[in-house]
Amino acid sequence: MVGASGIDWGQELVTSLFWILRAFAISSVAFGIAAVLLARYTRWGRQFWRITGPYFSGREARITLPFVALLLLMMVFGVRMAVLFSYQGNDLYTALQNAGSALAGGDQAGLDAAVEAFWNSIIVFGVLATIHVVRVLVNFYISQAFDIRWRLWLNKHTIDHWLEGGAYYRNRFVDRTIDNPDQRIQQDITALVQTSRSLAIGAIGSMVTVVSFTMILWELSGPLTILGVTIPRAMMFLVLGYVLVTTVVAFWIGRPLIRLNFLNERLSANFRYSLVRLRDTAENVAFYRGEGVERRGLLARFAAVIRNYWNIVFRTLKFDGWNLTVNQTAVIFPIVIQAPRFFTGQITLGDLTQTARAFGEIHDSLSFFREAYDIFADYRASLIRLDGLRMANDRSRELPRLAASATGSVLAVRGVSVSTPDGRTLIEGLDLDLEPGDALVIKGPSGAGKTTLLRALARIWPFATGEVRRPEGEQTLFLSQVPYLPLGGLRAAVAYPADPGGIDDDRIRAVLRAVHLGHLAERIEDEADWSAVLSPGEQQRLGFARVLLIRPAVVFLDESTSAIDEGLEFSLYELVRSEVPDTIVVSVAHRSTVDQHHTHRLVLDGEGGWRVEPVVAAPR
Ligand SMILES: Nc1ncnc2c1ncn2[C@@H]1O[C@H](COP(=O)(O)OP(=O)(O)OP(=O)(O)O)[C@@H](O)[C@H]1O
Repeated sequence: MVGASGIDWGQELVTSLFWILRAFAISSVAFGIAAVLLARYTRWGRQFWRITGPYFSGREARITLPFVALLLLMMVFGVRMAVLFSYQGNDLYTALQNAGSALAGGDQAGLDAAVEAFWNSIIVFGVLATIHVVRVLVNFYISQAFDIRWRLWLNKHTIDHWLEGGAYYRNRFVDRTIDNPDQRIQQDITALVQTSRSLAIGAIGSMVTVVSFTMILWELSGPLTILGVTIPRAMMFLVLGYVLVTTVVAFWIGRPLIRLNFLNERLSANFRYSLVRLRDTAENVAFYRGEGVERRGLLARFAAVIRNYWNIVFRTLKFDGWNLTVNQTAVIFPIVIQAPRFFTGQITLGDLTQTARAFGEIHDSLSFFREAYDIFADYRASLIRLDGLRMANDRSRELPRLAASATGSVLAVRGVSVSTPDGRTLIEGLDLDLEPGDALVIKGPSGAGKTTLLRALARIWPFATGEVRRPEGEQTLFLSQVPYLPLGGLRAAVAYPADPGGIDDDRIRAVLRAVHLGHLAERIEDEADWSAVLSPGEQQRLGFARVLLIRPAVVFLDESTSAIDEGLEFSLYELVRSEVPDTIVVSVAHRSTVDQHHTHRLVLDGEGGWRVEPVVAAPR
């Protein structure tokens, strides 16, 4: 079954298969080379590689690369389908034109042949359309599966990188403070994955389309004489010249969008964060009746978003205005150029429509780069943010921290000096030795560096030197003034940071009762935002429950009884000292009633000086 376009539809399955394989092989090689060059020689390529390189080169590559190959294969398949549709269209319109001519000339045999050719082209269309629908759906599925797998990997990788070595906390000490890591992790990863795939496959697909349809256009184009100069195959050169010039102009117009999109994300995230912060501190604000201040702050942040957004609108008007004009002109351009050859009978109606289609395909494909520029602008902003987070993580891990070694059950501090970020010395050359059962209370005026000393011993404070020896992992527990309560069930909140799975429910209930939280004992299954539900005093009692449950070798208690009355404070400390008598207790407390539960007192003067003295038990 040979159509008017000269294509043999009976043979086409085999021909197309070979075409697809050849085009796939060539585009895979071209894709690989382009990827390596971009990753090496462009700034954004290097950023991309730092963020997600191991996904394409490490162990993951065994699955990732075949996946990429499959996406490329589907893309080549799609281009071939477009080529076949263009030939089918040519057959259809040529059959209609022939039917018209046969009717006008009274040629019955010609009419019969044209009608048969018409119905043949309709059958071909039916087959092509069915394959097309299946291909589009399968392609969608594969693309989404690819994205989901990549997102899973990148999300895990980025979260690990952020948490490792306390980077999520120590980021704040790196010069350029990283704003909104939540946005970077949640939003930018999704954007990076989806846009990388669509841009990469889109770009290579455009190139394959351009090459395929250039061959068709080459066959269909004729010479054109402009101002006495005859250009052979004019259509070809016209489309290339047209797209090149319009693309350069579009890049020039669209360039500021990169920075504007980056700003848009940052300003929106700042606005969102201020809303979240108001929600989290709602009670405090409500007590102060601070709605006026909050309202002004929120509206000012939103105004900044809108100011920047207007800039995006104006820039997009120019960018889209240019693109739309270029696209509209491109619709009529090939028909105007080819019409004289049709009128003189050099080409058929089918050739004319196929030319317009080929021109359109080439134009659209080359325009991909022009039109994707604002998407690319967004994409670059995501790359910059994710890479910025990674760099800040790495730099915060390089910040100094106290030297440390693990011990079984003692706490030894050697020559520890602590200062503030601006270099003010708080503690100079501290030496301490605490054995199981010892208890030390740290005293000193406000701002003397008591909490900062605990930060240094926890090895999260970068402005400290010296060495600490203490038990590892959960064997050393730090409790801040208001203990952190994770979202979720009460059981996990009591056991934090231990895994609640391994702890018997009865034990959890027993420790809750022991710290006077009996009313919560039956609610350990309940899920809630416990830090908003429990009073500060209840939260502090929950902290003590944690000590009884985890039974650490060393526990640091920073103002852990500041929200409870002295009677309860006495009973909680007594409980700790009797239930876990071997645990070394280090407390920070202003209240002198705490001292009696300790064996030693460390007094800081806030200017480097310190002294350790025994606590003399007062007669009870
Ligand atoms: N992140 C930080 N950036 C800059 N300075 C800080 C930071 N954290 C603490 N400081 C400063 O370090 C000094 C010691 O603070 P720290 O919180 O350790 O005092 P403290 O003795 O625990 O005080 P208080 O008894 O009031 O709780 C203070 O002057 C404080 O302003």
